[in-house]
Amino acid sequence: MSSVSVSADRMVEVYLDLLSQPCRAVHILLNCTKIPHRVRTVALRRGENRSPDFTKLNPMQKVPVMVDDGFVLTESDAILKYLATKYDVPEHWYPRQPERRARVDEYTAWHHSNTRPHAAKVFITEVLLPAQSGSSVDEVRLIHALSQLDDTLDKLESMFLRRQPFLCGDDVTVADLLAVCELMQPLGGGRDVLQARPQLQSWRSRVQSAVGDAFDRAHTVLYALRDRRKAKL
Ligand SMILES: N[C@@H](CCC(=O)N[C@@H](CS)C(=O)NCC(=O)O)C(=O)O
Repeated sequence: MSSVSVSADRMVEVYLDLLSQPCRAVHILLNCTKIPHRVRTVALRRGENRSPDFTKLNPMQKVPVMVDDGFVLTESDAILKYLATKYDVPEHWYPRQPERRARVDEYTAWHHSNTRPHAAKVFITEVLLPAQSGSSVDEVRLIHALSQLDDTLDKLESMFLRRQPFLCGDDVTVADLLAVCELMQPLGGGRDVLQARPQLQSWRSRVQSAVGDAFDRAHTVLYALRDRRKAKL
């Protein structure tokens, strides 16, 4: 595990691999809200998440993990909401008003069995499994994954973005971060899953503008993967 320091005495520590979608969501929130933090990189491709030290921190052996003054927290959803509640960040990230907050919770509950697995499956099928096994892409599995993702994209458009610019209302929230990072993941294999989706593309641009350069900073590793793969073709 390596560390990247950001000056401050007491700061939040986050254990991340930026090739991981939920890690990027946490990274973006920390950077665009300027919460003092230190990133400790856990390279999943080198199995650092299975090291004894990391396993002590998170027996699930998954990233992200956050440590704040001895308080250890796993699960990106919980981490994002904790950070937005504990630190002095603009209220729109995780509104206090009960109905507005419930809208964020509504999306994030849905996210973990829809956007997350369906976008991840496209990346796993097209990039991860072929890289690990050395075999070519399983086209049948890919077509199935793309069709499941299509259904999720339809619902994002027709339900969450039906009458509003962001998933949970008029301003960006932690829900948009979780969603956008998942939907960016297949780009690692050169696939923009929003290519034929102008409504979702506009939403992605709004999220990108709302978070500024924190977006590209979090996605640098993914862009590099895409470019390396393109260069090999
Ligand atoms: N529900 C968790 C998912 C965490 C997760 O699956 N992390 C993956 C990377 S995206 C991981 O650490 N995988 C390592 C492994 O399973 O060996 C969250 O949102 O934080």
